[in-house]
Amino acid sequence: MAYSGFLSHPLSFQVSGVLSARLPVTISTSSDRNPNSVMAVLEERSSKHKVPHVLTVAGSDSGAGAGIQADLKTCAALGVYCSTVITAITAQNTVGVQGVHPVPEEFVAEQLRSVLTDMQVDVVKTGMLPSIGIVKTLCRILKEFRVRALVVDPVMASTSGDVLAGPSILAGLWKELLPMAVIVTPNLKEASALLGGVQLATVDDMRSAAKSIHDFGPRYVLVKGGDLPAPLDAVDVFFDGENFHELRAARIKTRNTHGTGCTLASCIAAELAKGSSMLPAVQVAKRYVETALDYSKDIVIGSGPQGPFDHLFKLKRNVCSSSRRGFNPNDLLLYAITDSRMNKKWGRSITDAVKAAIEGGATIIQLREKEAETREFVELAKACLEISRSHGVLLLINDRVDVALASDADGVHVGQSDMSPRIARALLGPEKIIGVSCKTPEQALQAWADGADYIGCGGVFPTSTKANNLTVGLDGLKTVCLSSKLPVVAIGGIGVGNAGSVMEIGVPNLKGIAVVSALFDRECVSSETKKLHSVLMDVLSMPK
Ligand SMILES: Cc1ncc(COP(=O)(O)OP(=O)(O)O)c(N)n1
Ligand SMILES: Cc1nc(C(=O)O)sc1CCOP(=O)(O)O
Ligand SMILES: [Mg+2]
Repeated sequence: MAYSGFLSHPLSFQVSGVLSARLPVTISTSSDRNPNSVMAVLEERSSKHKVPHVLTVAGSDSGAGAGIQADLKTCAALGVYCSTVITAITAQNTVGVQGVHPVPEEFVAEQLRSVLTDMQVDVVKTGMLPSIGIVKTLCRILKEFRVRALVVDPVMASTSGDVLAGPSILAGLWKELLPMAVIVTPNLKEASALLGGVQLATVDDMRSAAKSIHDFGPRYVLVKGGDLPAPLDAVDVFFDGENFHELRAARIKTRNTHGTGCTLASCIAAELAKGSSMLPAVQVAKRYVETALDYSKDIVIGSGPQGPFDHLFKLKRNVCSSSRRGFNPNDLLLYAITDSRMNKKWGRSITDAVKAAIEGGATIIQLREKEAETREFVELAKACLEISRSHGVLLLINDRVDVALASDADGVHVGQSDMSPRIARALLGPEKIIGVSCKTPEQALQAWADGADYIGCGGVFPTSTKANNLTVGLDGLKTVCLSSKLPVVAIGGIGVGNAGSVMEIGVPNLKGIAVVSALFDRECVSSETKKLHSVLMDVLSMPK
């Protein structure tokens, strides 16, 4: 690890902090199969995944923009486990801080011991430490457990200016906490307080402050310049004891900046926990905060002057939630799949083709644009989603999980040689729809195990739309349907003339037909869709 100078070897941490405190054991050889032995526990752990772990020691913010809540969200966003020791409960919102209720020192100590005796913490990050007693308690326990790295955000006041920790904690920071820290991350006001009230108004002042704070003992110092006079870029000064780095970023105009300090520090801690060295960790943290602020600049939470931002880049997806809906297997009834070559041949845009198919009765759309460049595909997907959502019709992307993510489409359809549905699911999350092409019962079983929402089965009949496509026939379709619990849509060579015979094979999980040329290699998409829709309606109305 590049944050040298910090305290101990990971194994000594494991033995002193984790095992000796919990297990009444003696050191034994690896052949000892006693499941409680040190070696057995260590062996079992090494065969599992040790996840990076940050312990945050900070205050709770009821408005959830800062403090413990910001730390949890940041670590979750960065793929790091976060445990929490709460030092104070604050009643807080976007207007300000209405109340502070410090947690008794002994109970802070109890929380610290609970976590540190049981869990393998990589990095401890501190935020609001409301009393000198809590600072001292923390330092004492950290020394006992010898954690690998300590990130100190010397929180004194909230974004609204309300005091969260008074000057009485300064002696504890100077003498005990900062000497143990791998990095300390004050803003201008906090840096000034740490230095006894000196004025800090320029980047040169920040450099001098970083140097003076470094003398208290932390390995690195980051003085944050977000409060510099407005026309200047947001400049942070990073000092490693020898060299300065100025980290610049454009200012983002937004009221939603509550919790940026906590987030930056917990992001640094998370990156260190993953094994990063210090300067890259700070750079990632700055980029993370900037990107989150930019993404969240227009969101509205609370009525006060300082709103929270979105650490997980998800909240805006639900702003127009009325036009979104979940998947229903009956959506597969008339599945229209676009083809840019065909639409070009007939002189229409893909958006017009999608509009016409939906007008004609298509119940779900797939954009299958094999020749589109990525940027063009994302823009096309966004335009088509506006149309499909305004009609309550779901729209999926063929093959391209990146395009589905970027456009926030309703899901993807993947084939046997595309990205695995399991990976697609991990990337897209639980609410998106994933369809998988299957020609055999084995593939259908795998699709179910991989968490697919439906199966596309074909080619039922020969087709010239997809080159070298193996035909499975109606029997192959029936075999796949019977082998799976998933809803199935039939594909390949299907049109007005044979759609009835497909739907009549008599299996309940065959929910519809997917078509390309029967809709899009025709002069009028909407009337062809209507014809096919009426064939399907006739089949559905027949007695079973
Ligand atoms: C509904 C539906 N079923 C099957 C396919 C074919 O997918 P795949 O095998 O990946 O082939 P390409 O479409 O990518 O050529 C599909 N697209 N949709
Ligand atoms: C895209 C696709 N996949 C198939 C499969 O068998 O998985 S057949 C096919 C093409 C379907 O086009 P048309 O409706 O014009 O026959
Ligand atoms: Mg494919």
